[in-house]
Amino acid sequence: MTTAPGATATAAAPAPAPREAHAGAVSDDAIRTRGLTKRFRTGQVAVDGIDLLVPRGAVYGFLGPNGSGKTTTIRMLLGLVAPTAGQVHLLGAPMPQAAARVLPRVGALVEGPAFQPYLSGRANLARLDAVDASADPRTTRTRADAALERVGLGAAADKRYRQYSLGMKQRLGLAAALLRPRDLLVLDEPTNGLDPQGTREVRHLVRELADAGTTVLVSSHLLAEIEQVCTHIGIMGGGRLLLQGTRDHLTARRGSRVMVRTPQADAATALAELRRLGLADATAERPAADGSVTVSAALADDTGADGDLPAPQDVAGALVRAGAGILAFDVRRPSLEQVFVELTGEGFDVTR
Ligand SMILES: Nc1ncnc2c1ncn2[C@@H]1O[C@H](COP(=O)(O)OP(=O)(O)OP(=O)(O)O)[C@@H](O)[C@H]1O
Repeated sequence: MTTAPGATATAAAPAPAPREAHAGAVSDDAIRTRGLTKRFRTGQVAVDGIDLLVPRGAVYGFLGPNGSGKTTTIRMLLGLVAPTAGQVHLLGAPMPQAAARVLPRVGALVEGPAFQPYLSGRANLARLDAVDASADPRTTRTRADAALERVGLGAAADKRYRQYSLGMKQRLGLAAALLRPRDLLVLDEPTNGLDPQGTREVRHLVRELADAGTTVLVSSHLLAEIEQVCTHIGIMGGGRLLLQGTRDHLTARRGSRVMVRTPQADAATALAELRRLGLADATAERPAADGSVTVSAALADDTGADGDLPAPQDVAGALVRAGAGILAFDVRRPSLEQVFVELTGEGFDVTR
């Protein structure tokens, strides 16, 4: 695991470029692809016409089972693999044409050539720093030490890379991506090989970087691991982008149900009111031991479209106005895993 050479600052890179100022929607997005496709020589279509949209400031969870095309997509974003078809814009500029200008502003952690095994973590970072034409060699040590501290490798700075555990190697890759301030970070499976503590630390780091204004795309095949830290989610399956949007939207509507507990005497009123509101599948459960009845209804159809269905707070208001007593009110949201399974009919496993 290491940073992609092309994705970190290189000798070819000029001084940091000003923010791109192109007209149109493209300039507002950190990453935008159109019809991005990769067909390998084996004939396999690893990535199949995807339109990725990562707004600036987002933490975009790029999720999908093993083999779904995440790494291939990321390699195309960074210009490490040539697409068979489609376009990539990074920070508003077309790739690979603008690579020399844009890539110094992009930090990346992707699978790639290894660090030097006989050099220490610090020396490896210094080596990477040295090829960055815009980095002042007098402050290399400070930058390397700050990056090592940031990923919790301060105490292991002088250990040789070959003596690092998998998790430590992963952390060093992250440190390399953080050697200088970035507008965009692309992290491919950053929690690979990390223990639960390390995974928490990566989440914390991602949140910190995002708070400081960096856009982050982070891939994982483990939904639960990064779900909590993301503002946006894209789910890959079989080379296709199955779903994309803000996390809240994806789980707020698709498959969410409003659950209302009413006194038994009010159950019929509540049920009628939910149906009047357009919640056609409203049903009432049997009365509980305490005499209350739970009435529930889906807040979206099974495609996730909410059409003109009311928001939860409007449902509560309408029930009160209709005279139905409310003992408890809840909106059950599905987990992302449930959304994924519902969408694909399969688990989060290797399918090809
Ligand atoms: N160089 C290559 N030549 C041929 N096929 C490849 C090549 N690289 C990847 N593939 C295939 O493309 C598909 C997508 O692989 P990719 O590594 O992009 O998936 P991924 O979602 O990143 O998986 P993981 O979570 O396991 O890293 C897989 O079926 C893989 O076998």
